[in-house]
Amino acid sequence: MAERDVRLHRTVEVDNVKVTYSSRTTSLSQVAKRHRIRARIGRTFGISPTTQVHAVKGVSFAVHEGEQVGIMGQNGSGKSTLLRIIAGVEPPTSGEVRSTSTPVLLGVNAALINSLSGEGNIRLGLLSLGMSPPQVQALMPAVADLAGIGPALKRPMGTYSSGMAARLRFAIAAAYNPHILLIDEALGTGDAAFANRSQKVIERLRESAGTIFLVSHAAKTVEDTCTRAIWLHNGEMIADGPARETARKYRWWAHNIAQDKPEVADKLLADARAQFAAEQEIEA
Ligand SMILES: Nc1ncnc2c1ncn2[C@@H]1O[C@H](COP(=O)(O)OP(=O)(O)OP(=O)(O)O)[C@@H](O)[C@H]1O
Repeated sequence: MAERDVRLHRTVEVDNVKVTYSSRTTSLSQVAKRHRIRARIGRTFGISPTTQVHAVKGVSFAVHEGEQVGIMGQNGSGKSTLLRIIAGVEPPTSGEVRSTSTPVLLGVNAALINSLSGEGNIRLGLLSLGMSPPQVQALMPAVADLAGIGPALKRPMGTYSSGMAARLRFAIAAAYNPHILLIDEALGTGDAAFANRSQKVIERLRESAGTIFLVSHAAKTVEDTCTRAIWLHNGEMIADGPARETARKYRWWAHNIAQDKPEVADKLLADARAQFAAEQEIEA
């Protein structure tokens, strides 16, 4: 029954999303062959050539109400980029994300202003998330309390340390109770006391959110807390399925990489990729 409900309500559709960044490089071998002469001349004059990074390479999937989706993959595999695209904080190079309500990336969405005080930014952040002025007024003390930055709340945000600013953003997003919640574990939010308090808030949000995405380096966390998992590798989807089965596949691959057994790891990656392609074909 729960399975059928999940299938009925699509909350997020990611449709052939590609993200390409241009970045400066000091290595000529990373520059496309046809541009190498120009790059060499530029380098002689102290100008670094540019290279293209394909962070996400045509990723598509749909997520439903009630699903908790873990996104796993090694460093640089595109997890955080994909999450930012789903949150709408940056546009994809091509492709599209459709969602039934605003997905909130915990601690990142609120566009804050440095010259405004912390308090002013809470007000602005909550209004920009669609709350009414009376709702903002009612929530203000709780958000201020969660941010836990004391008298600094009256000072311009531009004077905050990066940890204080992160706490403010986190507290604003947490007050919103988003229906589609995105959590990137890499975005640590400060000292141990705050981590403890924020963990409790995350638990509460997890209980009330309809759909959750969690980016984690720890496959065990994904296995324990998610219903579904996606394995990204170099911007490409390698597997998408039940959390336990998919996380185990990824862990076994990562274990072989750590054990310096690249041939075994390559075979596991190829097998997972082939199985995913076959599943996609059946679905199509
Ligand atoms: N703004 C940017 N400009 C250039 N390259 C970028 C930018 N942001 C990300 N990248 C590159 O895109 C690729 C994917 O990065 P991303 O941060 O999404 O990976 P990740 O899987 O979240 O990594 P990690 O586990 O280390 O956090 C990497 O090669 C990264 O260097």
